[in-house]
Amino acid sequence: MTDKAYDPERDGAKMHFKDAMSYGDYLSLDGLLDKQHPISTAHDELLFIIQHQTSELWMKLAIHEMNAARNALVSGDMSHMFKMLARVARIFEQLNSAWDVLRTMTPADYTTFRETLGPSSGFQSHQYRMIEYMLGNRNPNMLKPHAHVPELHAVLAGELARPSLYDEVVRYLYVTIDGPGAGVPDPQLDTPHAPNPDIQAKWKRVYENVDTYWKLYELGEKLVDLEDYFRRWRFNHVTTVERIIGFKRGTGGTSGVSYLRRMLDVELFPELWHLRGEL
Ligand code: HEM
Ligand SMILES: N[C@@H](CC(=O)c1ccccc1NC=O)C(=O)O
Repeated sequence: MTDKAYDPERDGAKMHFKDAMSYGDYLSLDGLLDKQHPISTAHDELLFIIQHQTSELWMKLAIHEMNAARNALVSGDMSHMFKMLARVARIFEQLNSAWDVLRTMTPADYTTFRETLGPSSGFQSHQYRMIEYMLGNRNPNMLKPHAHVPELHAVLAGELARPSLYDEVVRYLYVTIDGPGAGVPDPQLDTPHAPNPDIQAKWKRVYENVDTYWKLYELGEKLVDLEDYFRRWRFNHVTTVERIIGFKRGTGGTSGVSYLRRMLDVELFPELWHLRGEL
């Protein structure tokens, strides 16, 4: 070792961790960095795995934030709720930027290992389904791919048994406008949220009287923002998929791009979008 090399230890940096918690210990990096197992020898398979694993980590955080946001809303803590919803939108923005890395993979690169994926597909992502369920896009048929893992199935089914984040927002909307005796619409527990003209009329009132209903107005715009980012994720996905596999059938068995295009039509908070044409 040369004397010239700067040694941060002299400035107090801790360099020995035999008996203390290090960065890697705290973050469980041993376990994390040991979990990438390409099946083929294809160069791009590691990119594919890391892209999905990092997406799943961000989804884990999104679910954590959305759960806390829903709890904050139920207990009337709007400031914290707004903060968490804003973070969820940012997480989606993060997921959106990540497509730029995956897009560097060409069809030729992907076909070198696509067969090794077997019937596995993002279609079976339980965290993605949880996000959809929490936001109110609830198709119980999407539970089926999880029947072979009873604990996961139970968590998703449990979500379908409670009001979605949007159901709670609608409850808050009605109670804020009409008071505690408000005739709140029933939560749409295990069916995708269908547009409800009555809910739209309530939101319209908010958007036409923003000073009176500022908090609700802010909430409505936060949700539109969130759905905007979510739609961008779907669009980036389908465009990347078309770029890489064209119109081939998906490994998950769906029609592929046609299925994903159909999903572009899903509206999470339809009333908030529809009312805009009425203002
Ligand atoms: C080479 C890149 C990718 C290709 C070719 C691809 C292809 C597809 C296809 C064809 C489907 C339809 C289901 C099927 O039949 O398989 C699908 C669904 C899905 N993929 Fe990907 N995908 C890619 C990357 C990703 C990434 C990076 C994620 C991030 C986690 C992802 C998450 C999903 C999810 C969540 C679904 C279900 C969507 C829904 O049901 O609305 N995919 N993908
Ligand atoms: N459905 C894709 C395969 C795929 O993308 C995939 C396979 C395993 C794990 C995650 C995947 N990502 C998204 O669907 C395909 O048809 O090529």
